[in-house]
Amino acid sequence: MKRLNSQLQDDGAPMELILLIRTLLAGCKEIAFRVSQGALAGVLGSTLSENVQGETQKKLDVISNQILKDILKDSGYVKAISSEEEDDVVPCNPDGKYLVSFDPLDGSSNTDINSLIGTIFSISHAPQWMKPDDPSAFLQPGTQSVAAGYVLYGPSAMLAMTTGRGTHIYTLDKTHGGFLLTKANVQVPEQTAEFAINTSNQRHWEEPIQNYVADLIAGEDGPREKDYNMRWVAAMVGDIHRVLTRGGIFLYPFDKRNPNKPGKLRLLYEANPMAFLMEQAGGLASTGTGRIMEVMPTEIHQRVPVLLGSKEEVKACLSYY
Ligand SMILES: O=P(O)(O)OC[C@H]1O[C@](O)(COP(=O)(O)O)[C@@H](O)[C@@H]1O
Ligand SMILES: [Mg+2]
Ligand SMILES: [Mg+2]
Repeated sequence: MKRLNSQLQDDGAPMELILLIRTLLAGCKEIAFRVSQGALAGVLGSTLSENVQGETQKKLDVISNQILKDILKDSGYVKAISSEEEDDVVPCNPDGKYLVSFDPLDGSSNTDINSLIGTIFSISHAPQWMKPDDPSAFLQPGTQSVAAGYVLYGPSAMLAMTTGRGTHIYTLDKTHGGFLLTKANVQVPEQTAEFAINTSNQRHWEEPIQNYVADLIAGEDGPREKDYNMRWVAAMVGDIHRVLTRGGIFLYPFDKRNPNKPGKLRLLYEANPMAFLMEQAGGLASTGTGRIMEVMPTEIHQRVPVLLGSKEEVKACLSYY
């Protein structure tokens, strides 16, 4: 089976980017180990602190963030980091060539029930003019990313990644510690009969999503004239992995509750990397009013509505706007 290194080389990734990705993934392997030790290592449960978004941090949020921060800072390849679990940008090597944004542990509420969780990341070039503690270089659209992906800590630890030449899926071979290519050039089926949305938020959705989901639920008797099934992992990383694997549509739409939080998911380290993976696999990724990857961020923890997955289904959803 092909190793990650040779796939990255075949995709034309520069050596320094390959070394950075390998460093980041060394951190993810460490997280995979800690996750798998679970209660034995005392890593389950919550801390007493909150992150900048007002969410109580799980022990694994803090541990995963620290592992990635330490390994990336030490590597020398990175000028600065932005993380879900860090209020501000974390300065690294002033001569580092790359910026890394990450959600160290996505789906934190799943940690204590031994369900799917993962790490999501995005990498872009660091401008030379940028000071390492300057957040402005992170405020660029997702189209500027040079690589993005996630590691899913599930029954197998799996990596989905793109450097802009297709989306590939790898499986961590724990016998020798390497990620091996198990699905090259993933293609998301264009049609689907599966959707993912947290329906407990229904009363807060905007009208197009109300109408769209009502029509999906109406099934064969409604205007879509087919029955749909629903899935919700409560970890974006798990839901997106399913969509990449067998198609579907994933929605975390605009939410009327708080105008400052138009949706739950964060642009830099959740929406953009997943949009990049999805587009490279032939799917679509939209906010409802435009392409996610073209949104110009105004702050590092900015939230956006997310509608992504199978091309024809996303188009159908957008026709309700
Ligand atoms: O089920 P809910 O509470 O609506 O939210 C689930 C969503 O929240 C998230 O867990 C947010 O990510 P974090 O766990 O990194 O904060 C997404 O992964 C997931 O899609
Ligand atoms: Mg998350
Ligand atoms: Mg998280």
